[in-house]
Amino acid sequence: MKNIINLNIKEKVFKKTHLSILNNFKLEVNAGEKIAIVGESGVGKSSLLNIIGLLDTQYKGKYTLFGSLTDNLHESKLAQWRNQKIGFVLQESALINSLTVEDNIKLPLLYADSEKKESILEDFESAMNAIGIEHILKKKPLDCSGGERSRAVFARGIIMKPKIILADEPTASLDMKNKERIVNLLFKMNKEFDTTIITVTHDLEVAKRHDRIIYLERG
Ligand SMILES: Nc1ncnc2c1ncn2[C@@H]1O[C@H](COP(=O)(O)OP(=O)(O)OP(=O)(O)O)[C@@H](O)[C@H]1O
Repeated sequence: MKNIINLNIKEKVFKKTHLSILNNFKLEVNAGEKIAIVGESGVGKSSLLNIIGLLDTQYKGKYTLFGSLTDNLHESKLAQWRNQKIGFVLQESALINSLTVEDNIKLPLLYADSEKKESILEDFESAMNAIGIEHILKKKPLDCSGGERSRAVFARGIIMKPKIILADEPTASLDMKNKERIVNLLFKMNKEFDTTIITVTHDLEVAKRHDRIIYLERG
């Protein structure tokens, strides 16, 4: 199996508060693995996803992603990977309220090349049906329920068929039926496209369905 993530964090310190988290944390992930990250509130799960997803580069350590040491990569390369190779389903990734749900979901396509764009648009309708949001595509986010918005954030995160999906509590505000739907979709992408899945979750039933569970501890 091919290693795609090799992360070795010495520590992450928040400048303002001097709080130090993720001390001597190491993570190696192979392409196509499904990893669940669990741990008590405040332990650093979301911060870890931000580092894996190249949203945060302010930490001590070394991170090799897709075979390249990230320190050596230009910001434009990091931005390209963030947009095309990494799919974020993050709690705080707000939808833009002035755009329809459909336009929000299609935002990442703005930066895609025309071939990829075409193939994604071909599957768009069936993908939206599978996520169960075909009925809200023309609505504005504020006219949707919390669970519908969560599913729209999920749709936007996976639309580019990324190599890695980083999902932060993707099932938190969903009922049983939609929770099942989202987890099944994540795993279907993993099977069909060998997508690596990294899920932060408080739901042990969801965590157990991954290949590995990583327990983050304080310090
Ligand atoms: N920008 C920031 N500045 C200072 N401290 C921060 C910042 N972001 C997060 N923290 C702190 O870092 C710690 C880890 O936060 P993080 O959100 O990664 O935890 P978490 O494990 O994802 O928590 P939860 O399960 O509640 O979402 C917390 O103590 C939090 O208060």
